[in-house]
Amino acid sequence: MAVFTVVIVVFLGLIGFSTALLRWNELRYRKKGLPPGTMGWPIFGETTDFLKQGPNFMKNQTARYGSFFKSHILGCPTVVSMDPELNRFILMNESKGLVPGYPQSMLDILGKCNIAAVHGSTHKYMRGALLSLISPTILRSHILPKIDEFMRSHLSNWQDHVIDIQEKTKEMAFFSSLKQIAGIESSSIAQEFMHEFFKLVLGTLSLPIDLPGTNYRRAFQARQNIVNIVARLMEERRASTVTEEDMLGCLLKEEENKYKLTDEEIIDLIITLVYSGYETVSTTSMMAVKYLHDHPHVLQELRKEHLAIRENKKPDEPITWEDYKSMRFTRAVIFETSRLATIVNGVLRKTTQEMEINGGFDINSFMLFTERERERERERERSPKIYSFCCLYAIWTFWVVSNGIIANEEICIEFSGFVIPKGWRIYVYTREVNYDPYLYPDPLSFNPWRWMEKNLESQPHFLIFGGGTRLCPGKELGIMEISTFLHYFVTKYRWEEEEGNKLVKFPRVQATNGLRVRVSSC
Ligand code: HEM
Repeated sequence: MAVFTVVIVVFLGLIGFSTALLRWNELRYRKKGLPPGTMGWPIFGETTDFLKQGPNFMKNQTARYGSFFKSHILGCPTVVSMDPELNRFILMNESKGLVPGYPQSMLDILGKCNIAAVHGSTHKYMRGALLSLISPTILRSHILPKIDEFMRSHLSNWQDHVIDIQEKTKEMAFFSSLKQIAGIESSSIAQEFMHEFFKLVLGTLSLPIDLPGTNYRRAFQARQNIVNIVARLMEERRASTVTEEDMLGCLLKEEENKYKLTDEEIIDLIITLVYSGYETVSTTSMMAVKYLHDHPHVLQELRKEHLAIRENKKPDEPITWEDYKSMRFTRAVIFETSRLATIVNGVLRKTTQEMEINGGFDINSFMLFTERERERERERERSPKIYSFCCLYAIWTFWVVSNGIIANEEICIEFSGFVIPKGWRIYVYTREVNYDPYLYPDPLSFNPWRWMEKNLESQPHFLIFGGGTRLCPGKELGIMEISTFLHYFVTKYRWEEEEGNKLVKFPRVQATNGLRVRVSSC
């Protein structure tokens, strides 16, 4: 009996303690004007729920609080924005104090001159320097021929082998960038660079624990080794009388180049170029192969487009700019792949000052926002399952309010303008937009034709490549790489998936044991 009493007392004590802790944490962040939402546990916030439940965490919070809510995830108080109009507003207003909010650990590993670490005029300058390396003229005259040559060699002799597409597309994204940057693809320097680069990538995705043996520490060492490799390449180039026609060559042409960068800036720009295009290009290519395998009628249409390009060419003739521009269906396949797989869940911003988030709205955005909320409200009313959830939620709300945990104004989902404190993160979560049936009818089907009918690419809600002043500068380069990869893959080969492939879609899209396919000649 005594043991039983002790267990009950400990149990009740734990409940009381947990409730007090949660309540204290909510009170800590209680401030008039903040969006509704919960902050979870001190320090950890709601990170575990977010990582465990993934997109469902976001859906549940939206059902409760609307598409603009507060939380505490990945170590920071964060406001999650899932509304397309608000998302655009946030991305368009960097100058009002909504700057990139990537974790400090990532910025440290990528370098202090990395494009995501700089703002204002420095960002404009670094972005200008980067854009000058991948302008449409350079893409056409220098980069497309390099990509074409690279893809031919990378995709040779895959027939009659089991190929891990995930591994091959990662190598492809990495070596293709290195060839464009410094003309190296299979030398020992390229291998050494790759070895260090893979460690650097792991570090940017790990917890910032600077202890021996951690991915974070290894990434710092890898960064230092990469800095040494690039510095060595620059020294060799300066000592040589030959000017190479690649990105490094352009950056070192001091007299002709409008953008004069220091060695440190050049090195960080090169790391930015390799890093930004690595996972995005490789994962989109891998997922395109997956969806094409699962949708033979799409593959047939894609193959038709590429065989028509090859029809008037000799077997080893490269694709031209005009060929690339004619790949309309391929472009649609790439967009549909990025949408359905959601390669990028969203982007992070942080506030440099306390700010009111409805201040800059035009009335149309505001009306769209409230109309969407009303529609969601109507949907909640229609769905009995959600209705019963709402009843439970109302009971919970009554309990919470009567205990004073959350102030009344936080629970009402009425939009009245929110105040975001200085230093808070804003997670511009674009994933849900990809599955919005109003924007993409039958959103879970893989239907590239939807991109051909209307010009969806120029719609304001199209944020697959970000938006505003940070719109992806590598968009055309990335599409060109994936298109060239698909060109040679579908015209040379057929493929069947092996058993045992497993894909996870959150927090990153990846094939946990690789995406193994058996390849045969066409
Ligand atoms: C399918 C391929 C790609 C996708 C889906 C993609 C997506 C994105 C997105 C969503 C952003 C916005 C980040 C933000 O707002 O914080 C971005 C920015 C960026 N991307 Fe890409 N990207 C792709 C390929 C590339 C490639 C090949 C490069 C190489 C040049 C590149 C370089 C960059 C850079 C440097 C930024 C930062 C721009 C800035 O801060 O001004 N991306 N990308």
